[in-house]
Amino acid sequence: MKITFLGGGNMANALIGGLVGKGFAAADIAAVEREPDNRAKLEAAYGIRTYAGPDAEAWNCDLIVLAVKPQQMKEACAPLLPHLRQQLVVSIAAGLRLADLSRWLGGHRRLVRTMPNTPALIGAGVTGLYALPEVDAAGRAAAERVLQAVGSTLWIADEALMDSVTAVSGSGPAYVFLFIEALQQAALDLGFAPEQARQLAIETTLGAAKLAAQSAEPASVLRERVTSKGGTTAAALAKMDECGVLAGIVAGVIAADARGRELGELLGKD
Ligand SMILES: NC(=O)C1=CN([C@@H]2O[C@H](COP(=O)(O)OP(=O)(O)OC[C@H]3O[C@@H](n4cnc5c(N)ncnc54)[C@H](O)[C@@H]3O)[C@@H](O)[C@H]2O)C=CC1
Ligand SMILES: O=C(O)[C@@H]1CCC=N1
Repeated sequence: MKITFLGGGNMANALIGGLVGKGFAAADIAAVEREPDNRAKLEAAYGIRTYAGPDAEAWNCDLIVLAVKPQQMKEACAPLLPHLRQQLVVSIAAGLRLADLSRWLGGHRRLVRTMPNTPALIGAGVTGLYALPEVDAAGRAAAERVLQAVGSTLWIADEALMDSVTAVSGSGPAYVFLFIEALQQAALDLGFAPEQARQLAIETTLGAAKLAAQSAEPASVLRERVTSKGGTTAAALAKMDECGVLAGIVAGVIAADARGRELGELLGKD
């Protein structure tokens, strides 16, 4: 399967890195990227072909991944139109609805909307996928194969829920990084050296996530097991509750979901 990326920024790097790491042939991957520095990085890091603009040869592929910012998509798609045949088009753009993308692509309907996340770079991503009814089983399998190369996947039956996938897992790594930053900051404040603070914060996050993944019990039970009555964890959780940490996280995710819908509506006016 030959894959061409439109846009070679952060997320394309994560996906291409994951694909090459999984053994996809670099010769079968290309990227159309307008920034010379980004092209040089992609070539050096993964040995893939790059193009400065929409070269006809670039679109001689089976699957196109649209990886520009949602606000750049309409303009970036225009030069692609004359080269669209039966390629499967997979968008990773937040907010952008397939009805609008299809309109911008001259009515093309072999479209899959996906939402991966940056741990894809190390093969630990999670991606929600939604396909138009016109995408057959082989098309769905092809999209799934690409995203499964960089982590786990799940099909979403209702496109409206793709904004919620974006809010939970697309943006999710940022919430976890923020948590790591906070834990590390607290460790520094308590007198640890930076390397020790980093080790304590990261290994704790990693260990707890692995335990939650491997355990049959819900996270709430695992949390209770750490929390001795009258102990240190109880003191921490009471203070965090007083600061509105849990409510803040839930409200933040809901704000991300609302922003995705808003973005979709704004893009739909174009
Ligand atoms: N960063 C993240 O964690 C995630 C991002 N996404 C989605 O991925 C998409 C890309 O996001 P990022 O990689 O973060 O953005 P980015 O800005 O790092 O990458 C976009 C790239 O596209 C290039 N580009 C823009 N217009 C172009 C054109 N007309 N022709 C060729 N190249 C062009 C830019 O030079 C840039 O390198 C967005 O739609 C975003 O919603 C999805 C999941 C997670
Ligand atoms: O912040 C954003 O809009 C993109 C989508 C999910 C992660 N980054």
